[in-house]
Amino acid sequence: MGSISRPVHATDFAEHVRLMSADSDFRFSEEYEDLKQVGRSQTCISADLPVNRAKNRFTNILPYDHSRVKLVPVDDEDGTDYINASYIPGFNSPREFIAAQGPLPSTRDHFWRMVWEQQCPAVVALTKCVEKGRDKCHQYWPDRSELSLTYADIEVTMMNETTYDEFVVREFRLTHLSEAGTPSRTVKHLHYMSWPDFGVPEKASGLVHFARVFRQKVPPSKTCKPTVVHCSAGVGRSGTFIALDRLMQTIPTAEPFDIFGIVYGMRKERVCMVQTEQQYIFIHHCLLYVLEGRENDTGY
Ligand SMILES: CNC(=O)[C@H](Cc1ccc(NS(=O)(=O)O)cc1)NC(=O)[C@H](Cc1ccc(O)cc1)NC(=O)OC(C)(C)C
Repeated sequence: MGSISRPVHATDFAEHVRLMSADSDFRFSEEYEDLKQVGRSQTCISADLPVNRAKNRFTNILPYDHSRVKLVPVDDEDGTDYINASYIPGFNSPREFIAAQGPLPSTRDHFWRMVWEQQCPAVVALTKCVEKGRDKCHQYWPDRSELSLTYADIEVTMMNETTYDEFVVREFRLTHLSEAGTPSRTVKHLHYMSWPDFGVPEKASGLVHFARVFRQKVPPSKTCKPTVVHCSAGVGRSGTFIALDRLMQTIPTAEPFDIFGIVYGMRKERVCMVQTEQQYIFIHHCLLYVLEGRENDTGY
């Protein structure tokens, strides 16, 4: 098993990736295997309560009790504080992100309650709602045509929507209909559409560009309010994106890159973060892409 930190300096990173990839990714496979049991002894008692079972999209992806996001309970009723979502550390704070499953029709209102109660500045969506005929995420936001919908007393209005090659950026205005006098809020929605479930995007450049646009639109928040990142289960693609954001912010610091340690730390908070070995290797390829382009690039 070895240490929980395996740092690699930028000057050694390309050679490190070459060595790990040799013999059909033999050392990548060994390192990824060392992450298998991390966090797995922790409890998921709330997620397993009968009242909460239908709120989980998958039976094997449940939030740990110690890191789950708690909704403000309603009338002290059992289960009303539950959502399948976990706090995840980022470069800037220990709870910089909330990794969440893609809302179900029955949990869409809980999702918006979480965004409002946690004062989230943004939501990053990494899955299409339907992929290969399978439901991956319920559409929890108003289409352009409807412009405004109300979920759990929160009116969500689409203010604008810009479509790029591989992603869409939307801006929603949230107004709490039963908190008179509370100002409306703006929540940015960044929706990446080119990431197949259990896989990786075709090229590193597409996701790196998306990660850069994310940070342009959602700079590290001084108030440390968490950004929601979701896919379908909120572990594979979500974990990969969060790891990449953290690494891209590490580059200007000249600190070493500790991809093993980052994924180790995420898995202490949520199961299966970076769900496949291919995703784990892809994080390395994205970082290589950024480092190779750095000489003619500013920032990260
Ligand atoms: C390999 N697939 C899974 O583990 C998915 C959960 C999941 C995880 C990650 C992702 N990718 S994502 O995080 O990037 O969205 C999608 C779905 N789980 C299911 O489909 C599980 C079955 C399962 C698979 C693997 C396992 O080890 C244990 C149980 N099925 C399941 O939950 O069935 C329902 C939906 C009818 C309740």
